[in-house]
Amino acid sequence: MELVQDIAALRERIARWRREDPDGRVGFVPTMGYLHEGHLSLIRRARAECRRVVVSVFVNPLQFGPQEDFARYPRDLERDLRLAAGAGADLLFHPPVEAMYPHGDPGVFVDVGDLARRWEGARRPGHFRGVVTVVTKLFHLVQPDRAYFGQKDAQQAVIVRRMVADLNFPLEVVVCPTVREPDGLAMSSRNVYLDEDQRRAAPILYRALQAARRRLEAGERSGPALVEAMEAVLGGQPLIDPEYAAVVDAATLEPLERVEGEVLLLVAARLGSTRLIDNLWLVVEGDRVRDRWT
Ligand SMILES: Nc1ncnc2c1ncn2[C@@H]1O[C@H](COP(=O)(O)OP(=O)(O)OP(=O)(O)O)[C@@H](O)[C@H]1O
Ligand SMILES: CC(C)(CO)[C@@H](O)C(=O)[O-]
Ligand code: BAL
Repeated sequence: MELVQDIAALRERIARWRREDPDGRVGFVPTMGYLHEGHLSLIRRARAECRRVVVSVFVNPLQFGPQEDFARYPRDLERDLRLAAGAGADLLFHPPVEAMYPHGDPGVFVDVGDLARRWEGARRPGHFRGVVTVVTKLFHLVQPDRAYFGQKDAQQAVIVRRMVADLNFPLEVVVCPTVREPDGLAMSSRNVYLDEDQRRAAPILYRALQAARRRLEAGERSGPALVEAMEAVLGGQPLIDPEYAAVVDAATLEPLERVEGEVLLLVAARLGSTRLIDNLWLVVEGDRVRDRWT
């Protein structure tokens, strides 16, 4: 696996791949690094489906608010190189901030409409504008045939898929299921911020989602009743400060009164100064309930 930090060198390498094998698929896994099994599952999936696999590691300042954790976000390039290579990546792109934003903040952004109004977008103003702007830049640089995103950041996946459709990017977005710790906690680079007690409490997010899923499987179709079920679980743990629990349409992200079709169960909570999110992305058809991504 090759480390590339320079934009011109990245373009050159990808152009060469395209010349050598015009029909070979290029797969792309964008990340902020500090890789874990969740990221590696995306890289392995890309490896299985594509001729070439590019992973980017870039902690994008544009998607962090002024009070957020950009400065302390965990970074370990040596480890990332080892793990990405082990999972089958061909190239790791790790540009310096100045290469991506030579003029400081970009003068032109990609903007997100109503899909950014609620949930993560409401708590992190400007976050999704930063995400789609950097993802657009990365898509232009890598020109992948397939890009791999994790279900864990479900609102992000919905927004990127919509951006690709609305702005006619010639690529396919593949959503990969959330990889969890044995106790159910969704893997996240931010889990390293948790102290011992918080780490023990953290799986409650997943337990709240499971409680709602059980109600769904038992026939409950009221959105508010499922939200109540999640809130009841989240509210029972003093170390957890719940931010939202929601049952939404997976295309519009609007809350649902009645649950049917493709739906997202979303939770977000603070543990001390750490924010964690989790979700279930389900298809509800009659009395059947199944996971959307496998
Ligand atoms: N547990 C997971 N399972 C599957 N995919 C994941 C998981 N965690 C992250 N991803 C995906 O990996 C990609 C890169 O995410 P990112 O680098 O932000 O990692 P992260 O662990 O989610 O970090 P953060 O703590 O900032 O949320 C995204 O598409 C994200 O959805
Ligand atoms: C997609 C992404 C790499 C853009 O910076 C980031 O939001 C992430 O890691 O999910
Ligand atoms: N995992 C999504 C990127 C972020 O939280 O900033």
